[in-house]
Amino acid sequence: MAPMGIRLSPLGVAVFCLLGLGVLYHLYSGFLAGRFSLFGLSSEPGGGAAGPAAAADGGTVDLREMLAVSVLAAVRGGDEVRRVRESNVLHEKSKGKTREGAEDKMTSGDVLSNRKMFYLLKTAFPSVQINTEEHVDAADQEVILWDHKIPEDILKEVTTPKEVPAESVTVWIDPLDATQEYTEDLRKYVTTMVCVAVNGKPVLGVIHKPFSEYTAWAMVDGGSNVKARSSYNEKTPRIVVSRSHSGMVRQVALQTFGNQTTIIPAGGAGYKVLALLDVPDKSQEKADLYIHVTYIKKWDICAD
Ligand SMILES: Nc1ncnc2c1ncn2[C@@H]1O[C@H](COP(=O)(O)O)[C@@H](OP(=O)(O)O)[C@H]1O
Ligand SMILES: [Mg+2]
Ligand SMILES: [Mg+2]
Ligand SMILES: [Mg+2]
Repeated sequence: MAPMGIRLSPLGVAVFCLLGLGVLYHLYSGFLAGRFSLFGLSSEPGGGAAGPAAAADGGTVDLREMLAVSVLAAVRGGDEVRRVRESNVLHEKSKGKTREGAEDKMTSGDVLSNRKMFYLLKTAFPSVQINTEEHVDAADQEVILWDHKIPEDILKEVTTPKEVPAESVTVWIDPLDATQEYTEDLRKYVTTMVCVAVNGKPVLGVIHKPFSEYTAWAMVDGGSNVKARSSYNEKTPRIVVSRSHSGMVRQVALQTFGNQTTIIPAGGAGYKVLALLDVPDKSQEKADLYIHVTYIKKWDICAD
């Protein structure tokens, strides 16, 4: 059941961890499936009020170019996230409550990163549908041109263009993951994320850490700049869990893997997935498993 030993891409491993643990949780808790959702149980509309801008004109997009723009968007969004945090003027607001009653926070960091990320992707790929966690203000448009440069590390791994029909592509943006921790100035947990799905299946993922300026990217069956670790502790795994949306996760983890298990509370879905991989960033803790048992949204896990 554990992800260890599976020869998948690092993203595959991470997604497998989430799915596998979701199934385990379901078996052990006996809760209704609706109690938690991993993929797509949300009826959430595509957040961004720029709304569904489905490709009507047909045509194709090159996924290698999309990856380059996604990395750039995550980095540029991250610059906004860092700038706002360093200004100490966050304009923190609540968007309401989660199903479990936690504050669903939003800050200027989320909004300004969203604007950058959304318009960079939208300008480069006008016919592709983009779903983002935060509202896009159509009155506050920004045309950000992409210079059409594909970074060397991507060209090295992904050696040929990968054309797909534009209408099969959906982009998911999380302009600031771990907003709760961002407001508490726990910077290491914060990431920006982009995921690109083709026919509903995630194929590109980017997770960027603005405060350590580290970026992980991967293309399913294409290549990646990050790898799974060489081994994982299956017997007494170190399990990374949410610190602010934990629900019953501690009980589930201990019940499933025993009392010897180490639980690492951490913020952010992006951060917790990176904890499973071989990431050079010093501020990154390491874990063998990531379990999340409460509700979660596609932009939180799609890139993972
Ligand atoms: N029960 C829940 N309901 C809604 N969103 C949730 C959630 N649990 C986690 N999330 C979202 O998933 C991300 C990771 O959560 P956590 O740090 O608790 O593991 C956060 O994303 P954002 O910060 O992008 O909103 C958080 O809001
Ligand atoms: Mg998130
Ligand atoms: Mg977010
Ligand atoms: Mg949020």
